[in-house]
Amino acid sequence: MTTHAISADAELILPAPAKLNLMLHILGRRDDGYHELQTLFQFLDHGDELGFRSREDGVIRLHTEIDGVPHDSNLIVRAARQLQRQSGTRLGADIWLNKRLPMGGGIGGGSSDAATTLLGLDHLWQLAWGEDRLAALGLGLGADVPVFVRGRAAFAEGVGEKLTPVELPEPWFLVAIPQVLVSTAEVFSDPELTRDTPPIKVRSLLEGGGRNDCQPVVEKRYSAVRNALILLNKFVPTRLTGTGACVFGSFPNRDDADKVARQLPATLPSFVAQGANVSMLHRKLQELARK
Ligand SMILES: C[C@](O)(CO)[C@H](O)COP(=O)(O)OP(=O)(O)OC[C@H]1O[C@@H](n2ccc(N)nc2=O)[C@H](O)[C@@H]1O
Ligand SMILES: Nc1ncnc2c1ncn2[C@@H]1O[C@H](COP(=O)(O)OP(=O)(O)OP(=O)(O)O)[C@@H](O)[C@H]1O
Repeated sequence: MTTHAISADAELILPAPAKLNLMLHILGRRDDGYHELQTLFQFLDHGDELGFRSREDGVIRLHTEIDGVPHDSNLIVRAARQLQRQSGTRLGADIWLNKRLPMGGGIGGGSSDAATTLLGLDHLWQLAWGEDRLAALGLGLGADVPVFVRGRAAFAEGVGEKLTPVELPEPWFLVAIPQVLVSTAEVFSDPELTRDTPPIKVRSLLEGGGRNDCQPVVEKRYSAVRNALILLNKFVPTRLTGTGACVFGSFPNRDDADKVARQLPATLPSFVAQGANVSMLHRKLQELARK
């Protein structure tokens, strides 16, 4: 993966935080192949960073390459072009990316980059579209984009777009990154996937409980994920986020999480970050609004 610093030409620098799915139940499959879910999203104070500069000539240009993702397929470019087209603005943008989040990790890197692009350009192009329209546009880019646009920890239903904000404890998380790319589409098309978990009420979830219905399928298909779960479970109850590959456990403080991180082998990279009910993107935007 190529990582570039953000150019000093950027007018606006914003974070694109990771998320965790603290649980994920699959209730059924819709006619279009997408799955009805119940999931609990919380943000992490760790993520990518994007820099933006407005252009008068209407060109959208992402200056950072991501290995394996062509410029025009990057969710950042797709988000920027859709907002440009739908808003009718004549402005374009130069965009820089500091990529820290693993791709295909189940911590939402691509979706978060897209949401930060929508909110960043809405601000820079002075569109005043607001979160409702940006979230609706974002849903067309990926099921996880709306929660990043809203920036509030949430219980999500539907395909992830029906969001009920929730207040959760904000522990420290150790997130381990098995070195394998998990295909979300493959996991959702596995015949062995549990697709009939009964719906539960958000209240019973907040009292604890829940699981990740994708975990058995991912553990079976990807030995690197299976091994990471076995290893981490020796220290802390560990679960898969989204469709993986990342797995996580929670701790009351940073020191305890760091101690376990230091005991992991070099073949299993990890990071430690605090959970957040308001995403760092939204905290930064609130700060800008106060200036
Ligand atoms: C599993 C989660 O990470 C939970 O947060 C997300 O729902 C996945 O979100 P995402 O990566 O943005 O997924 P998308 O790019 O929208 O979909 C990737 C593929 O996953 C499958 N998919 C995704 C979401 C969903 N609710 N049902 C599905 O069946 C579809 O086959 C789809 O083609
Ligand atoms: N800006 C981007 N950052 C990361 N991936 C991108 C980006 N743009 C397009 N992609 C593509 O999207 C795929 C999924 O990336 P992403 O990092 O969002 O996965 P993920 O963490 O599994 O997401 P989720 O938790 O939403 O399932 C990548 O493998 C890549 O091909």
